[in-house]
Amino acid sequence: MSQITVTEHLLLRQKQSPMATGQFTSLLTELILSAKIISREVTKAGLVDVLGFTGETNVQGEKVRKLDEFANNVLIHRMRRAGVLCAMASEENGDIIPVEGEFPQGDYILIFDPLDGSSNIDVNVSIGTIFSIYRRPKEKRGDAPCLSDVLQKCENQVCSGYFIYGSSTMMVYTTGDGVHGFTLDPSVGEFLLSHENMQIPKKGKIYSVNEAYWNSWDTATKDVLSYFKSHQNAEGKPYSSRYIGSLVADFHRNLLYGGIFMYPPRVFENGKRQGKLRLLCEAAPMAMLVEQAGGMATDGTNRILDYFPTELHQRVPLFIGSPEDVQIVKDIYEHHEEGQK
Ligand SMILES: O=P(O)(O)OC[C@H]1O[C@](O)(COP(=O)(O)O)[C@@H](O)[C@@H]1O
Ligand SMILES: [Mg+2]
Ligand SMILES: [Mg+2]
Repeated sequence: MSQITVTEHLLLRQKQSPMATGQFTSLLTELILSAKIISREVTKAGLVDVLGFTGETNVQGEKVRKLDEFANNVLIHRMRRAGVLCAMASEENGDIIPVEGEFPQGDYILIFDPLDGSSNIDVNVSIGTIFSIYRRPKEKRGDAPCLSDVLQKCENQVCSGYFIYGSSTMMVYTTGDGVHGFTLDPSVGEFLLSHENMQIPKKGKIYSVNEAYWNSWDTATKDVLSYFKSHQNAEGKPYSSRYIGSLVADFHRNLLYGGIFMYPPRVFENGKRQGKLRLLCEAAPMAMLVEQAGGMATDGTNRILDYFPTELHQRVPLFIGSPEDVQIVKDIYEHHEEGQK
């Protein structure tokens, strides 16, 4: 295994960009420290008081778990002191989190899902932290940070990635120049390059979806599932089905093995058709990663990175993974739309 640390990797990138100020490297360095603190707590979750619920309900209407809160507090505390941010946004906080007071501000905006896969925390199944970074529009620098700084076209992300806390702790990130994976070596406390230039297979072996929602799906979505249940995968065999219930873990597996993760829209009694996953802190960062790895991410019709967010906690349907598999989904939705005209 290479001995290249993630810090060296970042510094090499900084050297390659003449305009670099070092702010970005400091931002990632602080984020990595936050993830190490979270990872330490995750690995001894049963021994310390981070299992179970806090008794609070978050802006998503979900009961907050102690580890959600711990991870959120660690990130806000550390990143506020990094001196490179003007604002943050978290899945767990209703509004944007301003960076003000005694700590210097910077030009970056950090959006994060502090703990992804919350339903798996107490049962020792892989979970993660997802992050997405934007730069503040030049003309806005110096003004008080506001929501419109955060609600940028998803394609404007300058960096995205995740940490996965599983059998090992890994960091996978992109700055728009390929996707690179690092594994935490606990004996030295360093993330070392283990997966350089990750590329997702063109066609996968696995489909990943929570089929328990079948009855709340529309006909097009049911046809998508029927397709993957009745067609051959990249090996000429039936597709296999895997669903961990942590977006980070399901995405990571498919990035390596090839396949498609789907969280289709559900149609509710009031006729409302809605996805579950959050555009800014889940879908958009994963979409930047998958495109950089040669894959695709769509809501069934639109490219996720083409979205202009209108709300901080906006939800979207998500189909993401190997390009040939995601294209199938787009074709089936398009066919249904044509049929409805
Ligand atoms: O239980 P469901 O409806 O299948 O949802 C699982 C999905 O919800 C999530 O847990 C939502 O993320 P959080 O855990 O960060 O709220 C995803 O990680 C996962 O893909
Ligand atoms: Mg999540
Ligand atoms: Mg979460």
